[in-house]
Amino acid sequence: FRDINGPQHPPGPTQIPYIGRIHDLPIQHMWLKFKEWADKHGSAGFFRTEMLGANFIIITDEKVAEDLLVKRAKYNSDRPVIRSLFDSKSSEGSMEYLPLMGKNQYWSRQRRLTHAYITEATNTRYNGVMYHEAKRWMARLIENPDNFQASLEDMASKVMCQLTWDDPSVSEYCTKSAWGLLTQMSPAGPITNVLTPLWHLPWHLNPWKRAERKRHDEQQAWWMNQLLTVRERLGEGEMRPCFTRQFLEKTSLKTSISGDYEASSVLGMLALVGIFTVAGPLSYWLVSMVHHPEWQATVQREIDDVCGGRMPTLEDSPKLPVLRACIKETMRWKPNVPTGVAHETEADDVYNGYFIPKGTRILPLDWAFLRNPEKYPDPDNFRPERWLEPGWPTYQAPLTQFPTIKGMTSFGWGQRQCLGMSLTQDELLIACGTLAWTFTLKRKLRDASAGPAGGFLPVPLDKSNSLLIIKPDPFEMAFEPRSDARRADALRLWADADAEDAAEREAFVRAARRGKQPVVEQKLPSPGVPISGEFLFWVLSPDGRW
Ligand code: HEM
Repeated sequence: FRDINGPQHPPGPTQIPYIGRIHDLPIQHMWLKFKEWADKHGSAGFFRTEMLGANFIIITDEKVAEDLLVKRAKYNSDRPVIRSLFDSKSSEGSMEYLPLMGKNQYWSRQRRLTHAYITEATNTRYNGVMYHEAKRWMARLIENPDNFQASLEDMASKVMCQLTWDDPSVSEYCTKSAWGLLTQMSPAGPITNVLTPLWHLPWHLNPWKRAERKRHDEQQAWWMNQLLTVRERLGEGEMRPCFTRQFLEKTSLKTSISGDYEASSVLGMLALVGIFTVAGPLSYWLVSMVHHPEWQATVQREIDDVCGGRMPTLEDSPKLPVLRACIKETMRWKPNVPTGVAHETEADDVYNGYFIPKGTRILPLDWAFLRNPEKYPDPDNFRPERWLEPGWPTYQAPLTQFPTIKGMTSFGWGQRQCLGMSLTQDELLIACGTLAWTFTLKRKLRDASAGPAGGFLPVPLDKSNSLLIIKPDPFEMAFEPRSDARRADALRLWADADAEDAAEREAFVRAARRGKQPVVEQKLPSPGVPISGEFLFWVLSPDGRW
């Protein structure tokens, strides 16, 4: 007891040998308990706890995060093992999940590739994919408003599936696949992520490992199939621009990506990672607007003034500070990765006189950063004016540029900072702007025949799941088109976009068949041909898979 609670350790709740504090850390809404401990023990901007032998530093002050995760990024940018995934850190060469990888060669080359692709897609305005999907979403909301949670996620998924494989038709499967991985990697997922020794039970007594084997293999096979499909279509000249085409045509020979297995994984992961991350703030946008009709009206007025009746676009962004402020305030008020994503230290360290051993997990607690009353006065309330009016600590001019969500603490720190900030910013601006252009978001009548006298269904503020990336629990609300004309406009815009897209795809294929598109030479060896030691490892992996 004396040793593990001694003064050389950072402050924190009293630790019980080996168990640490696992007994009173709830799996559900864990960030609230961390915040409670922070208020008690975190005056230094961080505190320490233990769980089944694993050491944790929970950071609650941005300055400490800057010191530990940015200034000392050189040895604080590894990731902890996620017990319920096979080789989550890729230390044995699995090369599968970039955001979870340790700080190794696979991480560094995949991060470089992902960064280059997202930047290029941002510069080419995503080839209009986001506008296309926003229009589809509006039409779906008009036709089936009650299915809004599914269609919202599907919109985010379709954007990523188009960007990655030019194929929006696989979006539902992709979302399912993303959900499987998200659940598997979250502390609130399988019990083996918390009671880690259970993971080591023999195979026939271990339902968790068997289930994960199945999930993993299906996902990998699907990613591989996506890559092979693109290659086949590319060979026939029928493939429009997308990340996978870009890889097969331009990158494959120049990069150190080892071959099909790694390529299919880095591209598949890229598609997955952009679904729930974007869908989270978008769901909370609905909650914010329903609860703050005065801000919704201000956003709508701003869009009407700037766009004069048409849908907002990214070019309008400098003139839409209220829209940007409401998006940013939504992400502050309801952060969708409230615990932050853990880094792991690679060396012993001493910080402010406290010893931090190698292998410590550092959790930048976003919930605490975003509820710091000095930086964010009245932190528990939705106050977009904090970004718009001089006098608030977070106000920044010029309003043509600020507020911007880029650089928010929610996107993490240092060498592991999120690669999707621009994409998120653009997608949220288009989706939230288009929503405000099309609908007024409202509470739903409890009983349509009784009218307002019958009351309204609640839109809860604090009900969510507790996965690493959270989303609100299912609720009901109403999407009221702003006028009949606007409703008709939105449906027509989608019908036109859909017809144009179909015609474009057909013309592309016809041109290819007539030989107008160059048949692109295949630059990667065909699947199954070992191209490196790592690839060989996977062909012959002990599980006899890929
Ligand atoms: C609101 C939306 C998003 C939030 C809040 C978010 C948050 C995060 C966080 C907290 C991390 C870990 C940072 C760290 O370890 O310090 C991360 C990493 C990452 N994010 Fe995002 N993200 C979002 C959207 C996206 C999107 C849309 C993409 C791509 C399409 C993306 C791609 C990535 C990747 C590839 C990493 C791994 C970086 C690495 O480990 O080196 N993110 N994100």
